[in-house]
Amino acid sequence: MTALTDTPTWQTLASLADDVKQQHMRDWFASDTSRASKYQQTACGIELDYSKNLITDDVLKALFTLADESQVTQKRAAMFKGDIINHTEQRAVLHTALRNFSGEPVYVNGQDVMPEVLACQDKMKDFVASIHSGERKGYTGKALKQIVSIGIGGSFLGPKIMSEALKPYWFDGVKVHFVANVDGCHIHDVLSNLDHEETLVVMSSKSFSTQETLQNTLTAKEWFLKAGGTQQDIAKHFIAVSSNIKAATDFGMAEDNIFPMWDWVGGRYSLWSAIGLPIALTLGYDNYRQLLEGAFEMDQHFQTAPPEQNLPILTALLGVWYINFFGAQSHVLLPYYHYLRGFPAYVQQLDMESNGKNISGDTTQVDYATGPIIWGSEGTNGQHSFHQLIHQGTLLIPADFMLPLNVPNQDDTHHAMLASNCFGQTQALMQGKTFDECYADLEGKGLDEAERVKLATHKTMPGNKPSNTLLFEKMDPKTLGSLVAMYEHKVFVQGAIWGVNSFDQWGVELGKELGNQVLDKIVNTDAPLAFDGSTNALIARFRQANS
Ligand SMILES: O=P(O)(O)OC[C@H]1O[C@H](O)[C@H](O)[C@@H](O)[C@@H]1O
Repeated sequence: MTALTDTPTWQTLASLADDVKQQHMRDWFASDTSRASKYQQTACGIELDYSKNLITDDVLKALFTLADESQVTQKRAAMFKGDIINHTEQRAVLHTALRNFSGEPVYVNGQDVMPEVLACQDKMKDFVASIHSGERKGYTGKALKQIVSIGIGGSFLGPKIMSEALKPYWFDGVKVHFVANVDGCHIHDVLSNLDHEETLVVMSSKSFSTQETLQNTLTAKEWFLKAGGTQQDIAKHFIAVSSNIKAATDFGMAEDNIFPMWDWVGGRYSLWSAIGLPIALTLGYDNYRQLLEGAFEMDQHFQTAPPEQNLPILTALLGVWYINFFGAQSHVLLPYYHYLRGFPAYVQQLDMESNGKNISGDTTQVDYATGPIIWGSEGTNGQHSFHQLIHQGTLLIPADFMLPLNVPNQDDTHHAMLASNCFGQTQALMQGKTFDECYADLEGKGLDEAERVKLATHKTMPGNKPSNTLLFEKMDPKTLGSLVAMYEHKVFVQGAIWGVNSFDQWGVELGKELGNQVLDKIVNTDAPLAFDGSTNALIARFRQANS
């Protein structure tokens, strides 16, 4: 098989990139008044303007060919039908089954998983209703109004960030607190303000073996017992979400208090499973279901829309274009909506844990770049800090700007300013400011010629910096579900093109393993140290400080 970088399509793209680098988007907009309408697509409540990208029709055509030759369509079908595409862990990849409202079965190894999925959703619905109505009570008869959600990675980011993003939809009457870090400051801060009699702990761990989550749950249990609860009362105050039922019952969870999940749901795709229970507790089950429905709608769009109209495919190909042909190493996400401020951190795990890989197929070391660094934060804040580097630094950083057209508690002045900043930034990135414009601005400012040239040189903005703009009518649960699924599928398409396994995470696993080995040496202070010199010295220093 021809290596990806040796294919004629890859070569064509490389030569198109050389051409495009000599051109400026400013001129394209000036010469083609239809550019904005030509390069925009709407689906599932998401309006994507991708006209401010370094693309031409020829570039898009070659990118679609690349997707075609990489068998994106076939790989997509394999995922949706439950094939074992996570080939290093021998697992299907079926987060899409968790939001499958088609009524169709989904088979894993010949067994339809949908009955179990639907049963779990019913259990979640009943559970949320029993908490919200106050029917389910703590051991002293108080309603459970404080929920402590303990989990890390995908068992934390999805629940926390999606709950935060949907603040206008929160159920009034319960408060959900999220704890992830094993740093004791986090759990102690949260628990210190709570009344144990009205606290419910939701422990979320797919594997039920993650050190941080186990320890935080033990700490919460100790706190509960110390505050007056007994071992018997635990069942009323502690529940778990896990695919490892045995480990959860061994830990002391009552079997009835365990919500199942399955090994075919990856951690970073798990918010659609019972790992999303804290979201449902925050919003009410009906709103949580809307989130799932939005994702389902995007699943259908992804499977049926032609590539030219397909949001995940388009955004994925634009990413590949910059990563592989322009040397872009990062991608910035800029939600212009305060409640969506955690979204970059969510996509960071989704993308970097999925496509942070260097092996293609079975054993081939890739000779091209794969997943980018994902970063970003809410607008307009970033404009007053890191945007400078995007405007005038030497790195090319493609950006996704996001803006809801309507926001809750709408104050027109604030919202108009927010929108104008968002649009103004995309404009500045695209058009830049030429030396001549800067030079002209400095006329009559009392500068001598050398000073004027110097200042105009420093003020010159190259422009030609690519961005997508995503608009939403409003950021409701359904649109958010579609947005998350859009990024999931974008990451999938990129992984398919690069040939990597987007669904394992061996680097993270190694970190967990080594962390436990080091912990053993920290706890057993007399144990001989046989790691590398640096690690030994660090452990010794820690032992000394804590002796
Ligand atoms: O849910 P758990 O089994 O506790 O795993 C929590 C997290 O662990 C690791 O960091 C994985 O890389 C994540 O994908 C996962 O979400």
